[in-house]
Amino acid sequence: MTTVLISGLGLIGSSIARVIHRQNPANEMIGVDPDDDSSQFMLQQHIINRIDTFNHAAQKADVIILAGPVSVIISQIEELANIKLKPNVLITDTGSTKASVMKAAQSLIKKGVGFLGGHPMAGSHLTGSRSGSLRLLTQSTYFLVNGSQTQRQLDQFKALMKPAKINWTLIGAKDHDQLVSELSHVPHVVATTLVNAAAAQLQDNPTGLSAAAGGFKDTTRIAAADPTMWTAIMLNNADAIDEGIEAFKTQLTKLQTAIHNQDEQTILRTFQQAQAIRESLDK
Ligand SMILES: NC(=O)C1=CN([C@@H]2O[C@H](COP(=O)(O)OP(=O)(O)OC[C@H]3O[C@@H](n4cnc5c(N)ncnc54)[C@H](O)[C@@H]3O)[C@@H](O)[C@H]2O)C=CC1
Ligand SMILES: O=C(O)C(=O)Cc1ccc(O)cc1
Repeated sequence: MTTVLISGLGLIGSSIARVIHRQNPANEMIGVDPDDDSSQFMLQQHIINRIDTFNHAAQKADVIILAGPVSVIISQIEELANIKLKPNVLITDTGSTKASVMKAAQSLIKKGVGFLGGHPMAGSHLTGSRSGSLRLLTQSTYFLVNGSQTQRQLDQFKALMKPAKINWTLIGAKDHDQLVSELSHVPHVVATTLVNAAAAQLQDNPTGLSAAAGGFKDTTRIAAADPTMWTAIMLNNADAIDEGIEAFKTQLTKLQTAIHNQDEQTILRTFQQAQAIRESLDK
């Protein structure tokens, strides 16, 4: 039996809690979350055994999973560096950025505490424990960044997550942040900007956004995600996102110029290239 502390019982933390509870219902699950609704729901579902304060629960845990916004993960790592923890405790996180988390984790690593960076590449724009599920992370890619974890602690975490049949992928923090900037963070900026730009352009149009078909909704679904979580992501991966936005602007300007110049060949080639790439993702 393992005592697991999950700090942040939102979409991701609650889904991980469901997986670990499924792996062994005898695991002692302690939850920490200022959102009472998310905590109470997990208690009612009998997935979490009890709710506690972060400081108190941290001292009892064998495994600590930090699943709040990245800004909260970083401040909780700093807090953990000043708490008397169990000697073999493993601390891991689910944050969408890794370089700043791993930098903060140096305080734990220097003290010989086992820390493993983590980031599940599954989720949605929804928040809170009611939106989580046992299957949310099933067969997804889950990035791991080596910290100070022992092989035994790594095996322990993978064993706890076994019901999710995860595709574990080891990566360096910088490579991770560049990759997810392109795959997730810049797309979030683009979807958000598209929504705000369309709303501004159509503000005096009586029909406006209400006429939007599937294309607009599919392209912008992620803009409905939690602003607090995404602000923390932007602040913690600013350089890679900045670079990604520049590259996006270059491509956007090329297409804008082709449209402006009635350059049919370039427009067609641009769409053909994207079509082939996008179709290959679903094969
Ligand atoms: N939404 C997604 O699809 C994915 C999110 N992530 C990352 O996982 C983390 C959690 O994201 P979600 O579960 O989606 O967000 P969420 O908003 O559903 O859950 C975050 C939870 O953290 C709680 N929280 C805030 N301050 C706290 C504190 N001081 N102590 C304990 N809990 C606190 C909130 O009340 C909330 O319940 C974030 O770092 C995010 O970047 C990673 C992969 C996918
Ligand atoms: O909503 C979606 O489809 C997502 O892509 C969710 C998501 C959000 C943040 C991450 O770090 C990883 C995945």
